[in-house]
Amino acid sequence: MQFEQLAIPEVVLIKPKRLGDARGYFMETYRADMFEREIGSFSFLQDNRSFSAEIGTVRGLHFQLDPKAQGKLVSCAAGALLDVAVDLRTGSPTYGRFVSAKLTSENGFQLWVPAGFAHGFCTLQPDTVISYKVTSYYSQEHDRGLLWNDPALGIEWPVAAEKAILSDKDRKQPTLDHLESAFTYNVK
Ligand SMILES: Cc1cn([C@H]2C[C@H](O)[C@@H](COP(=O)(O)OP(=O)(O)O[C@H]3O[C@H](C)C(=O)[C@H](O)[C@H]3O)O2)c(=O)[nH]c1=O
Repeated sequence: MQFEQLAIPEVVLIKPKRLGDARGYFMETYRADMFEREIGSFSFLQDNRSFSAEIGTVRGLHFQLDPKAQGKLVSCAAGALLDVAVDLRTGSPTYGRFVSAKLTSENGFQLWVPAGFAHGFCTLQPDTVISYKVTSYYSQEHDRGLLWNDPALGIEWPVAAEKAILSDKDRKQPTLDHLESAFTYNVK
């Protein structure tokens, strides 16, 4: 299992080892010892799965406020998606910047998105299933969002705004300049 820090080093791309044989393949997709060594000690309280039927479905950008902020370990169980994380930690040298990774059921790659980041994705194939573990329970009261295609973020989504499939909620999320300060950056 390889752990690769992205341009925002707290966001980590995890590449499980694929062991192939005549039947197909086997992957260890999570090892607490390796995760703790490479990223830190977290307990995952909830597993989520969502199915998106169409290419160009965008879910996000979402986050939960403290004390229900969530770290997310994201993978693609079917199809393919572009996964995106945006740094929302006030005082961070990368505040407002994003990193992204292509997660597919074929590559088995995972993205670790820490608390303090907004998370979202766009499907790249029909019938895409995203599967993710989170470190805090869902709390509608603490659920917040950021407008997926806020020009200030500069995210080059693989779908045009007029073709994207979004929830009504996500069409109306605030832009970064209208976002209340949600998280603070703790210098290590
Ligand atoms: C997230 C969540 C939602 N729900 C309920 C609330 C709604 O009745 C329904 C759909 O929720 P929502 O439209 O917020 O689902 P997504 O648009 O897929 O939201 C997710 O998308 C992005 C990618 C994320 O990172 C978050 O985990 C999450 O916000 O499921 C629950 O019951 N539990 C939950 O943990």
